[in-house]
Amino acid sequence: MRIVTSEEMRNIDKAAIERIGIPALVLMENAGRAVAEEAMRLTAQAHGGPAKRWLVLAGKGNNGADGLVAARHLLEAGCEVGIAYAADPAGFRGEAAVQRDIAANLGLPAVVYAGSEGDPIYWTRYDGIVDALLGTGSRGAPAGVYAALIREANASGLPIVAIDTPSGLDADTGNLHDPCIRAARTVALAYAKRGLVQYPGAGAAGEVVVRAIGIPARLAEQIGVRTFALDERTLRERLGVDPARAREADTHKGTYGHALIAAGSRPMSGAGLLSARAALRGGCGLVTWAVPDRLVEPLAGRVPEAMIYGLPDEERGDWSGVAPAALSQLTVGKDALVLGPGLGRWAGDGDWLRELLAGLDPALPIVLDADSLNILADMPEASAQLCGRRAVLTPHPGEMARLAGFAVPDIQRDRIEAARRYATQHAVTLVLKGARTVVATPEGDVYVNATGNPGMATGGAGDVLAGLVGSLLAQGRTPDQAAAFGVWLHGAAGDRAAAGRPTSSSLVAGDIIEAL
Ligand SMILES: NC(=O)C1=CN([C@@H]2O[C@H](COP(=O)(O)OP(=O)(O)OC[C@H]3O[C@@H](n4cnc5c(N)ncnc54)[C@H](OP(=O)(O)O)[C@@H]3O)[C@@H](O)[C@H]2O)[C@@H](O)CC1
Ligand SMILES: [K+]
Repeated sequence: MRIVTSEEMRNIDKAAIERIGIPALVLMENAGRAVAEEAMRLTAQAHGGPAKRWLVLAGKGNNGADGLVAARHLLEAGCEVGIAYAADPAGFRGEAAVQRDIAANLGLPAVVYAGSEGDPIYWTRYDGIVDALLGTGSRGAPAGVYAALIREANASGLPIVAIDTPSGLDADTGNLHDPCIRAARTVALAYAKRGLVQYPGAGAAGEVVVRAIGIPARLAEQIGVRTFALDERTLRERLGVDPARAREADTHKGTYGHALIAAGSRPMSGAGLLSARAALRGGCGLVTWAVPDRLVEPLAGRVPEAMIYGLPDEERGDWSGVAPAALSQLTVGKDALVLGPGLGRWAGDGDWLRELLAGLDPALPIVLDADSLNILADMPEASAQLCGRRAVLTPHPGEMARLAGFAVPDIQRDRIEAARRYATQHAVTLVLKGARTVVATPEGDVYVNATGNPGMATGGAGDVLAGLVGSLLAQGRTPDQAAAFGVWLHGAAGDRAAAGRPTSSSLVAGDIIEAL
């Protein structure tokens, strides 16, 4: 399923109407009917029976017109429906004027809301609200009467079903204007809008239901939409990955690759432990866990299924004493390298990383995580060494900000574009972690993950992901496949693990590994 910007949606609508010849009123009819169905379904689930009394808040554009169609279908279903216009309907044009007249001819009661100066709305007369104030044509913060209606609707405590986007949401980024509708359900028409799948917008949207309205599916591809929901269907149909991880019968451990996990130092040995265990659960045939020599003894036997290998460390117990050449030598015969979890920082680490990258077989796929990304951020010229290499970078927003040379809020303001920009400019696969993790490919495709939960905001969860992605690379997946599948599996395992606990708050990284 593709995810669109407002502009992409306008272009798709235009192509459907002008190129294919589907009348706008037909799309609108489908939209309004779908909204009425979803509104009744929501309240039936929540209250044991569909809400009978609905108030439709209608703006002056096509989003409002969709709302008027929904009002008509709710009426047909036996509901009492009122309309509150946010603008004088006498000034409506096009399809909105058509719907206004139909609603009036049906005798649907309507008021023109005029804010505190005008007649009040008696919210207690209703069981639910349809938000049809602003959709993809919205610009900036809701103005005047629109803002007042949104505030009152939120304060009413009634369940709100938003059409296409909650009014007040920046549909392209997921940022919220003040005020913004807090919906229980958002019925996205034809495609999810980007703002519905990125926080804080995803929080304001409530449950997002995407409903078809008669727009041919191929139009999104034809106009070049390159953002996708990362779900089982996308994995199968677009990325060529079997989410079930089925295996052929006639195989052996050599079939599934050998991952080298270079991770962990004295104060942070747990990071390596988690990565190595996650790599094993990720399904690769063999895992070698490389650590500074002095750690071998205390860590021996902690992951019995992995081979632990000590690299000479000048007796320091950290990576500052490990020669890059010794590590690159160890990669010979391995199918992927994970570098970073628990690596630490030290004087001269930039030269260390530069020398390591220069010494690696250019065909060896690598995962860079945690401190290896911080080292990279301090020597941007080294990122050129990654170009053309099969590399997956897995920054959290702080690491991403350092890598890209921006502040964290700049990254979070538009995570999809921040990730896409870095991945295309540096020709790497980039995983921008956080709620609704974003995976961007060197070609400019972006996948927004649908799995995961807040319980996964816990120490070590990132180390698990790095090991998992490395494991998938070792099994011969491309960087795009490994990153996207790894992110999806990681979130799905987190969801299974959370479901087995009294609260997701008690989730620890090891639980994610056990649920993989
Ligand atoms: N195209 C199609 O065929 C189909 C479209 N569909 C539906 O149409 C929706 C898009 O409709 P749309 O383009 O008419 O824009 P929409 O979001 O209703 O509002 C725009 C109006 O609001 C105003 N306005 C803007 N910002 C504002 C603000 N901050 N505060 C206050 N006012 C503000 C602005 O007026 P202006 O200020 O420019 O005079 C403008 O007139 C889409 O989400 C979907 O629901 C479906 O039916 C399928 C077929
Ligand atoms: K809306």
